[in-house]
Amino acid sequence: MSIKPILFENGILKMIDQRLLPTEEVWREYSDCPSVAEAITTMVVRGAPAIGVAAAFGAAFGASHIQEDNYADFFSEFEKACALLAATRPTAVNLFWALERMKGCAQIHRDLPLPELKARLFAEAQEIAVEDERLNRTLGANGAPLIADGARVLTHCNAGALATAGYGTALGVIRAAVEEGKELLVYADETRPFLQGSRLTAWELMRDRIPVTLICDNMAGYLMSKGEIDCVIVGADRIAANGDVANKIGTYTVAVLAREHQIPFYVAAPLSTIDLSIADGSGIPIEERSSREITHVGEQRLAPDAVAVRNPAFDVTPARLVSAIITERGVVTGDYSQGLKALAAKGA
Ligand SMILES: CSC[C@@H](O)[C@@H](O)C(=O)COP(=O)(O)O
Repeated sequence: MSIKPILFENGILKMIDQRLLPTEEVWREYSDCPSVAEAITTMVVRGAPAIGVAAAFGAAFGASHIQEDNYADFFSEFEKACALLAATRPTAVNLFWALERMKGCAQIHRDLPLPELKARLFAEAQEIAVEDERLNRTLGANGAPLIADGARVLTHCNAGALATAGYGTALGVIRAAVEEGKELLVYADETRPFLQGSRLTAWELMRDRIPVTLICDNMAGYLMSKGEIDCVIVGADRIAANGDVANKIGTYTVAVLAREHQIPFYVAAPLSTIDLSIADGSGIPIEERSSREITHVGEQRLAPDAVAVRNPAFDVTPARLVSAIITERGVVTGDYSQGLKALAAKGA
C-alpha cells in the first residue's frame, strides 16, 4: 500500500516530514493554522495536491480558533486565515483551489450555528483528502494503457503518493500499470536542488517494490540517446488553459530532450491542477526559493561564499512538447485548449 503522507486523527493533523526522508521517518502534528502554513512554506509537506489538502486542514483549524462570541467577524477572520495559507507557495494552483473550496463550504453553511459550521469545514477538508486519493486512482487507470509492458519510464521530481493524499499522479499511472501486471523500470531524476527524486521518489517506489534506478538530472539525455527510455511521465503544479505545464524545475529540459529523441512525454494531473483562468504558461507565477538550497547541503557549503545564485523552483513546458495530459476525467491529446475546456465542462 502506498503511503498516505497526511492523516487526520482525533482532531490532529499528522504529516510525515518530507525534508527528513529518506533517512528519518518523523511525523509532525498540527492543530492550528499558522503552523500548517509554516509546514507548507518550509516543505514539510510539498507536491501540488498535498499542499492543497494541507491548506484545507489549515483553513479548518483557522476557523476552529475563531471565538464563539465573535460570530459577526467570523468570515473576515476566516478570510485572514485563508490569506495566510495562500501566501505560502505561489505556483501550485491546488493550494488556491482548495482554499476557494473551503470558502465556498463556509458560505454554503453560513446560517448554521458556529460549532456546526466549524465541524463542516473539517468534514470538507477530509473530503478533499479522500477525494484526492480516489481521483488519483482513476487518473492512474486512465493513464496505464499508455505505458507498455516492459517500458523504461523516466520521471522527474516526486509526483507520487507523497505529493498527494495518496497513490500519486505520475507515480499513480505507474502504480496502476504495475497493478495491471506490467513490468516496468522507473528512472528517477534526482531533481536538484531539493532532491525530491532521489530522496522521495526512490524511497516511495522502493517501499512499494517497484523497480527504480536513480540518475542525476544531467544523465537523462545520455540514456535517451542510447534508447534506454521509452517514455517520460511527470506531474504538474499548474496547467494553463492552452496546455502549458508548470512543474518542477528541469521538467522543461526533459521535455525538450524527449522531443529530440521522439519519446512520448506525458503529464498526469487532476482537474484541480488545471487553471483555465490563465491563458498560457507565461501567466503562471514561478516561485523563487532560497539560494541556500543550491549553495549548501545541510551545513556543507558547495559554492563560494556570497556567489550570485538563481533558484527558480519551477519551469513551464510548452503544450507543443506534451504528448498527452492524463486526468481523472480522461486523457487529452492534440488541441489542449478545446480538450481541457471540454473536460472541465464534463464535471460542471
Ligand atoms: C503530484 S505532484 C506534481 C508536482 O507538484 C511535483 O511534480 C512538483 O513539482 C512538486 O514540487 P515541490 O516543490 O516539491 O512542491
